[in-house]
Amino acid sequence: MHSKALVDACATLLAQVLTFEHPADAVVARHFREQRQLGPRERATLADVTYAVLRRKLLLEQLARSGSGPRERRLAILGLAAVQDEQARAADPAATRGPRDFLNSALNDTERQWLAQCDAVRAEDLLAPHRYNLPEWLATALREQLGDEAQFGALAEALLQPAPLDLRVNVMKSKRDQALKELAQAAIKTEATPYSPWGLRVAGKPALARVPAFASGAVEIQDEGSQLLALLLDAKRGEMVADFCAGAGGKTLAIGATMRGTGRLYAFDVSAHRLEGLKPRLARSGLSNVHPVAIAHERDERIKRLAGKMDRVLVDAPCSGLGTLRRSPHLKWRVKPQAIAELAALQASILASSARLVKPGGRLVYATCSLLAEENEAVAEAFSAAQRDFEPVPVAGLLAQLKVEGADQLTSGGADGGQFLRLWPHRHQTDGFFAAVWQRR
Ligand SMILES: C[S@@+](CC[C@H](N)C(=O)[O-])C[C@H]1O[C@@H](n2cnc3c(N)ncnc32)[C@H](O)[C@@H]1O
Repeated sequence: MHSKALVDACATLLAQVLTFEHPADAVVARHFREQRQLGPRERATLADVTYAVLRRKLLLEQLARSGSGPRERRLAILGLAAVQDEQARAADPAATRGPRDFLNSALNDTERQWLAQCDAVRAEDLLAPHRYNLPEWLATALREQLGDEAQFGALAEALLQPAPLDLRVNVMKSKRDQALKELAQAAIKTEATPYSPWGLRVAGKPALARVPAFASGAVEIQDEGSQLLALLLDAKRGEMVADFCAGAGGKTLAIGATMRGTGRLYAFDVSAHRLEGLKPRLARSGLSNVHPVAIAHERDERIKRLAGKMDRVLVDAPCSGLGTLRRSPHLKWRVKPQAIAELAALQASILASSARLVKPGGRLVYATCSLLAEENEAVAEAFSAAQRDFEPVPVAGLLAQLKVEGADQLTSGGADGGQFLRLWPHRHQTDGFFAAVWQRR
C-alpha cells in the first residue's frame, strides 16, 4: 500500500476506535472483516498504529494540537512515527528515532515541518500527564499506592511498552528445553522466563499458528504472570478443582496440565460465548478432565450442588484489567473510576460464593489483573475478616515451596511483605497481577 493510502487507512480506523464505544480489539477486528482487501502487513501496521495512539494518547493529542488538517490524520501520522520509532528501538535499543522517509512521502510540506517539530520535542520537557499518558484519577491512585515518584514513573513507562509474547509449555506434551529446541527449529527464538517453570519468552512477534509446537498443543500463549496464578493453585493429580471465572480458559488449561489430565476440573463462567473460546484450545491441549459449565450467576444452583466438594478453587475475578494496559491500552480511557467500586462489590460476591465450594483443608485463590488496591488487597482483607474458617496463607512461602526463583521479590503485604502475590510490569516484566490464598480450616 502506498504511504498516502496507509495514512488515510490509519486515520479511518482511528476515527472508529477513538469513540471508545467498543473495546479497541473488537473495533479493529470488525474493521479487518469489513476491509478484506487489506494484506497481512497492512493489518499489522494498522493495529500497531492504533495501539501506539491509544498508549500515548495524551502526548499525541497535545502534539496534534499544533498541526493542521483532520485530527485523526494528525494522530495517524504521529502514531505511524511512534511505531517506526518502536521498531527502530527493537532493532537497536540505542536508537531514538525510526526512519521518516516512507512517512514523509505521504505528507505535504506543512505536515513534514510539523512532524519535524514534534520529533524535536524532548521527553524531559514534557508535563507529567504527557509523559505518563494516564488519566488523572488512575495516575493519582497508582502514585499513592507506589508511594514513590521514581517507581510510579517506571511503572508508567513500562505500561507504554508493548507486552512481550510469552508461551507456556504444556507439560502434558513437552518439556521446556524440548519446546525451546523445537521452536528454534522453526526459527522462533525464545528464552526461559525467570519465574514460571513453564514459561518461554519469544523474541519479537512471530506468527505462531502454523508453528508445529503451537499447532500440536506443546505450547500455548500465556503471560508469565498468568502462569504463576495457575502454579499457585498447585492442583494435583486426581483432585476436584474449579476455575470459577474461566473465560476462554487460559488458566484452566494450565491447571489441567498440572493435574496431568486427571481428576475433574470445572470451568465455570457466566459467558457461554467466552467458554466457547476454550474449545479449540482444549482440543489442542490433550486434556480430557475439563468440564466447561455456563452458569447464570455466582449463586447458580449448579454451584450450590458442589458445595464443600472442591480441593481447590481459583477465582480469576472480573476486574478493571488495568494490569494489562501494555496489551489493552484502551482500558485506561474506557474504565471510569466509578466502575471500580461496582467491580469490587461483584468481586466480593463472587469470592464469597465460590468459597462455599472449597472442602475443609482445601485451597482458595483469589486473583485479578488489576493494579488497584480497591480490587485486590481490600477485597481479600474484607473476605479474611468476614470468613473466619478461611485461614490466609502467605504467598511467599507457597512460591518458595514451588521453587519459584526470587519468590520474595514477587509478594507484598502482611507483616513481612510475603502475604500476597503482586506482579508489576516495571518490576517483573509481566502484566500486573494480584493473588491472595486461603486454606479452609
Ligand atoms: C479475568 S476474566 C477470566 C480470564 C480467564 N480466567 C483466563 O485465564 O483466560 C473474568 C471472567 O469472569 C467472568 N464472570 C463475570 N461475572 C461472573 C460471575 N458472576 N461468575 C462467574 N464468572 C463471571 C467473565 O465472563 C470473565 O470471563
